[in-house]
Parts: sequence; structure tokens; C-alpha cells
Amino acid sequence: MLKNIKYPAFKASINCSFRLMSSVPLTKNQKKIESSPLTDTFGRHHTYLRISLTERCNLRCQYCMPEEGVSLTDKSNLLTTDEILQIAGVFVKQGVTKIRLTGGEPTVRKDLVDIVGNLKKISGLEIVAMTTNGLTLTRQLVALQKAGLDILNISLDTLNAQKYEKITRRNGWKRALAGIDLALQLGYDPVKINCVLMKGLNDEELLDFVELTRDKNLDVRFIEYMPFSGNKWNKDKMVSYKEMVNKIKEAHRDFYPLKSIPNDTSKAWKVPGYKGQVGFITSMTEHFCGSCNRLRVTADGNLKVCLFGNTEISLRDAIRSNCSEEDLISLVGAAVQRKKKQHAGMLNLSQLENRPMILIDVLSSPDIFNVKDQSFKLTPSISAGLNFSYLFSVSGNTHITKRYYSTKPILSHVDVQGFGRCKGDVLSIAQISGILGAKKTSEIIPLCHNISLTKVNVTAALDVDNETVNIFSEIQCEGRTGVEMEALTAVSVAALTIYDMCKAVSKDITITDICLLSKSGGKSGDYEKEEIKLRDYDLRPITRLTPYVGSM
Ligand SMILES: Nc1nc2c(ncn2[C@@H]2O[C@H](COP(=O)(O)OP(=O)(O)OP(=O)(O)O)[C@@H](O)[C@H]2O)c(=O)[nH]1
Ligand SMILES: C[S@@+](CC[C@H](N)C(=O)[O-])C[C@H]1O[C@@H](n2cnc3c(N)ncnc32)[C@H](O)[C@@H]1O
Ligand code: SF4
Ligand code: SF4
Repeated sequence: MLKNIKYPAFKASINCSFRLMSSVPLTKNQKKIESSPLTDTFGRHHTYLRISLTERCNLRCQYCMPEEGVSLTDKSNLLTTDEILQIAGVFVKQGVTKIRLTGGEPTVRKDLVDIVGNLKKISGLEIVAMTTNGLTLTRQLVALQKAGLDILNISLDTLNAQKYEKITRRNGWKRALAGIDLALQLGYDPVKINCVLMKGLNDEELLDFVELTRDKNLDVRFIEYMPFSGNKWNKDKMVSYKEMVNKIKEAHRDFYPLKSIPNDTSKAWKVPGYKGQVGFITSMTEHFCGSCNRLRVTADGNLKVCLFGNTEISLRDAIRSNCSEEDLISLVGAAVQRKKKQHAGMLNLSQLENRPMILIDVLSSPDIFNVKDQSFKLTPSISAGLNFSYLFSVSGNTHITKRYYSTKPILSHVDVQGFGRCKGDVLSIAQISGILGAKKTSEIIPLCHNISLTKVNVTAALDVDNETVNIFSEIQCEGRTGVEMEALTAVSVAALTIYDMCKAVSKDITITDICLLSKSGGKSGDYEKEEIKLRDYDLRPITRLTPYVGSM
């Protein structure tokens, strides 16, 4: 009998949950999740991808974008339909099951129906959702539903036409309401309504919004007002979760919380007997970062691992450089590994410069770095690897300052004009260029053969304590030939890229100590560099590097 009892059940039956946790062997699926590039260092597996389709919008909501608007990215730098689908496909293969289309206003993108239809063809993708202001739904929703749109969130901050105009700086209230009605008629279940509540603007409408849930299958979600550059956030304008609940309880004594759904941004509540429900998105007063499962891709193709984080890597540039799928996944994995545990906290966030929300979901702004008034010296160091590994070090002094919306950026290649508008942190860009460098070795070093590489790993990490950037590459190929030239090229190109991106700040940067650390295979046999004290340096692979932005 005992033989047939599954291990976890047996352990559970002796009521020893601690041991159960530590001794139950991981299932295949758990192992897959643990080793997935989409699982971060805190064990959060990311299955939800938000893709921003556009930077454009037909509204100008006060809390979302500055009154003067935002400058738009050149069309050639936005993701094309094919690129969006390619990126989506890669993420789904790695475990993403839900994609939300957002923006800007996603419905202003002409190929929206096509995108939804093609996303639905990706095997493994379970849900295609969209967040919209609803203005054009009466025109588009039937086709979108036919194409397969599963879930719809509609933003509406007021039930008053004049106030709508004040909040959104545009007309459209009636059209938004008509869009909500149509969504209900078409059977979206529930239709989620996003309402950003702000003191002195629409907070008096709290109970009116709750009343909407009486007869309609709506999930009205009140969002705590979040700070972004240009939206004049002020703690006093924010209505907190607690305040909202207390106020609703005054009118509905039985207002009660529903069971929480894993990974949900929203805390669900209900007035007994009402058809719909109420939710609270408490990003400011009770963050939900612990169960975060979301990643974002901006309209211009940057991966942003956290809404409030500033590190980005350009998937667009990687794709346009014919990066292989494997390399793309490595880049994504490296970025996910750098994701922080949680956002910086309400008051800190309000001090930080951050993009307007419209540019967070789309991120078109010219700024790149979250390197704020940091001085750091770059001095010699080393890194090492398993197979073919090379080290590189940089020395000098530099001072990098963060600039948002600067017309005269401090760092070259990361501005509107520079580097094909390449955006992303320096280290990630160096990583991409190193990978590309390895692959192009035969084109630049005379008599080097074009070798088919099976693994190209390049890591670039800022060692703040030693004021150094360490670059490391690990290359493998199948066959008899050595690939040290490829690894040396990778490190050299990555180093030059960093130099190039930082030279506007300081020219006093030295690249040193590029050398082979170890090698196996090839005609000349194995090699290990002895005199280098590897333990003096941080040799952790990129997947174990501590996030560097926070320490800058
Ligand atoms: N802190 C945090 N808040 C987020 C994130 N994504 C969305 N939100 C908040 O949730 C609000 C509504 O976002 P939606 O676009 O409707 O997406 P959603 O809440 O993920 O939608 P569901 O899939 O229905 O859960 C946004 O305005 C943000 O306030 C995130 O990654 N982090
Ligand atoms: C940026 S919009 C993009 C999608 C679409 N244009 C819309 O408005 O639904 C996504 C969501 O972000 C919310 N949002 C924008 N700025 C915000 C802020 N400062 N605080 C909280 N939520 C915000 C909007 O209310 C909307 O529900
Ligand atoms: S919240 Fe949505 S509708 Fe309003 S300005 Fe931002 S992107 Fe446009
Ligand atoms: S703030 Fe960042 S970590 Fe927290 S829930 Fe949002 S995206 Fe996730």
C-alpha cells in the first residue's frame, strides 16, 4: 500500500509541512519553472507580458501624461507587426501564457485586429487581453472579439461628461460609455473598469462607481494614483486603499473582501447582492511585488522588467541585428535576473524621476540611464568563465548624471539621435554587442574561420566596490577548433561599446587585461590561467549578479 502513496501525500499525512517543503522532490514542471529564463532571483516566474502597441493616444489624461504631451518615437523605431509577433512567440515559448495589449492607446494602432488574430495563433498563449480608454470600441470591438480578444479592461475616471473633459483634456465620455455597454453586450465577463481616484477631482464619485456594480457585471477597480514625471503627483492627491474601503463601508456596512487571486494586481471586494464587484489596485500603499508575474515590452521594443524600474534592454535592436532566438532569450533572462524585489516605496517613488505612464507602457522618452549623480572610478579587474573565458577591465574616473528629456544628453548613443535611438542600460547594450562581435569574428580577423557557435554568453557587470566593469565571455562550439578568438572578440567589442557609450562623460577610461582564462578542446588542448586570483573578483554568472542600478 505504502508503495503507491505519492511522496508528498505521505509527508503531508504526518503533518510535517516544513519537512514536506524541503524534502519533496521538485516535479518536472517546478524544475522547468525554476530554471526558466523568466524566473527571477526571488523565484517569481513571469507568465504575463504587457506589450505596448503605440505611444499615441486620443486622450491626454492628467495623471498619465504631461499637459504638453510627449515626443513620439520615429515610426521606423517602433516595433512592426511581425516583430511584435516574433517577440510574443519567444516569450510564450519561455512560459508566458497571458499577453495584454496596451499603450498609449492600443486601439489607435491600425493593425490591432491583425495583431490580436495572430497572437491567438501562438500555441501556448492562453489569454490575449487589452486595456483601452474605450473611445473606439463601438467601431472595433466586434472585429476584435472575432479575432480572439479574450479580456477587456476599460479606463473611465468619471461619470460626469464635463469632468471627463477636465481629466482627459479631450471629449469622448459618451463614446467611452458606449464602448463599455457594447463590451457587456458582447459578453465580456466581467468588463473591468479602471478608475484612478484623485482627491478634489473625482473622489466624490467613489460611491457612484460602486453603484455601477449593482446591476452590471462590471469589476470596477479603483487605482491608487501613482507618481510619474510630469503628472504632478502629490501624496495629498492620492486616495489610499484604506480610505476608499472605509468610505464604502460607511455606505455599505456589509462590503466584504473576496478571496484573493494569485498574481492579481487588484484586491477584490463586493457589496452583497450586487452583480459586479469592486477592486483596489494598491500599488502605492500595499504593493503586490511579491507575487509579480509581469514583464513589459514598450512600443519601441524595450523590455522593462518592472513598472518602476529603469533598466531596459532593446529587443528591437537585438532582433534587427539578426540575433538568434537563443541569444534573445539570454538577453531577456539576464534582464529578468536583475529585477528587484519590489519597488522603492511610495515616498521614494515620488522622489524618483520616472517616465509618464504613457511612456512607461510605451517608453518613448529619450532618456536611458537611471544613473543618478553617481561618481565612480573604473579600475582594473577580472572575470572568468567555464570554457573559453576572457577578462577585461577599465580604469579611470567618470561621472554620469541622469537626464530626463534632456535636449543635450550627457551620454552619447543613448539619446534621441544617437545609436539608432538605441535604448537600454549600457551593460545590456554591451552584452548584445559582445554577442554580435563573437559571431562576426571571421569577418574582422584575417584567416579566422566562420565557426558555428553553439553558445555565446557575454556578461558585463558593474562592480561598484571596485569601481570597475567586468566583462566575461564564454563560448562553445561543436567541433575540433578552438574559439578563443571569438571569445576575445566578444569581450573586446563589449568593452569598446562601453567606452563608446561613456566617452561623452569621460575619455579617461582604460580597457585592460583582456586575456584567456581557460579553454578546453581545440588542437592545442586545455588551458587554465594560473596567476589570476579568481576569487578576488566577482565571477558569478550574469544570472547571479546583483542588480546594479540600485547600487548606483
Ligand atoms: N505596481 C504595478 N502596477 C501595475 C502593473 N501593471 C498594471 N498595474 C496597475 O494596474 C492598473 C491597471 O492595469 P491594467 O492595464 O488594467 O492591467 P491589469 O491590472 O494587469 O489587468 P488584469 O489582467 O485584469 O489583472 C495600472 O493602471 C497600474 O496602476 C505592474 O506591473 N506593477
Ligand atoms: C497607460 S494606460 C494605457 C491603456 C489605455 N490608454 C487606457 O487608458 O486604458 C493603462 C492604465 O494606466 C492607468 N494609469 C495611467 N497613469 C496612471 C497613474 N499615474 N496612476 C495610476 N494609474 C495610471 C490608466 O488609468 C489605465 O488604466
Ligand atoms: S491613461 Fe490611457 S487614455 Fe489616458 S492619456 Fe494615458 S494612455 Fe491615453
Ligand atoms: S512595481 Fe515592479 S515588481 Fe512591483 S508589481 Fe509592479 S512591475 Fe512588479
